Amino acid sequence: MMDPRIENLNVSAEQSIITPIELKELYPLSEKHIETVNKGQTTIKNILNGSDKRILAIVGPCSIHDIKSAKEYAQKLKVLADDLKEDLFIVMRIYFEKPRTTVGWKGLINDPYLDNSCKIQDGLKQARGLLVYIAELGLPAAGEALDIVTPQYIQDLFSWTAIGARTTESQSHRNMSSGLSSVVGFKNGTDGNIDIAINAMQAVASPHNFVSINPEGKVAVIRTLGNPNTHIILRGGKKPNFEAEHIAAIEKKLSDLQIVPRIMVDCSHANSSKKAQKQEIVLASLAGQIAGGNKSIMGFMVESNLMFGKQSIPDDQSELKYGVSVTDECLDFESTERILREFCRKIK
Ligand SMILES: O=C[C@H](O)[C@H](O)COP(=O)(O)O
Ligand SMILES: C=C(OP(=O)(O)O)C(=O)O
Repeated sequence: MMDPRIENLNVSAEQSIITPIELKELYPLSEKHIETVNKGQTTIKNILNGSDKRILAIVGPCSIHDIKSAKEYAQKLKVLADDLKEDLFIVMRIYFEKPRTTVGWKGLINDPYLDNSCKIQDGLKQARGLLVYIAELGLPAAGEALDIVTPQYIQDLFSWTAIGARTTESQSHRNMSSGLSSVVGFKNGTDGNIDIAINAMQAVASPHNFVSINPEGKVAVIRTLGNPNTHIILRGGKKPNFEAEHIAAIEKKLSDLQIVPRIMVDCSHANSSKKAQKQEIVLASLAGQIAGGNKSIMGFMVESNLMFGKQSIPDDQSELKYGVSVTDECLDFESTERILREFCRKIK
């Protein structure tokens, strides 16, 4: 007999979860938290428009997989951020959602226990709890908005947002970005395509109307005003794209479109062939370009953790090494501090 079902053939379960407003009630914001985000968002807008001459530094783990080590990292980074604040505005990279080339662990929100149990509600709670802790330290946070619903739960705690190389061309991500309050950086495509990021910046500056959820968790039409605070992030493609010749080519492309060139360089990913130590070479090149008079480079990103390297997620969680990335290779904290200090010395 023919199966009479015509929908949900590939759905195994559906589970209601906490609403955005309920999660926010569990982790309410104090004046201090609001001040951290407000200052973070405003300073980054000022760096983008050139009224704050410092360089924006997005620094932190490739992904957050362990709240304890993320807190320890944040404490260390806050000390460094205060020390280098004359030259750098340091924002901690807090990536809870990982885009995968095929399959793999999709980040703390999706699978907080790293065992494929995918307890997403717990992941949202852990994520918001960590963001509140970091805001309490007075350290601004930077994240990738990958899922287009989860921003309702946590986006109020981010001072800067990235759209990743795999989603820069996606209309849903552009719609969402047009309503975000923070500056949004668009990565070039994984193949090195720059145009998709420039198209994204132009699309996001306009108002959009789309279906999402509201704070009560109800399906809603969201109408945005458009977000004029965007920039490109060069992350390399088939080849790196951080050298002066690449920067000059992007500057020309943006200027021809009457867009003031403001460029962030991701020292990791295809700019360092995913070899963490190569980030130092990229950062040194950026420092040289800035010291040589470049005015368009407004920021950089470095992937860094407590310890160097990366590890696969073991079946037995007791074998997880503390402070080591479970996604891309990261620099250890001491090397990170050294290359950031060197960068500041060179650009003075
Ligand atoms: O930043 C992390 C990774 O580069 C990205 O999530 C893709 O990872 P994958 O190619 O290992 O899936
Ligand atoms: C996935 C990331 O980068 P990209 O989108 O450039 O691959 C990332 O920064 O974690």
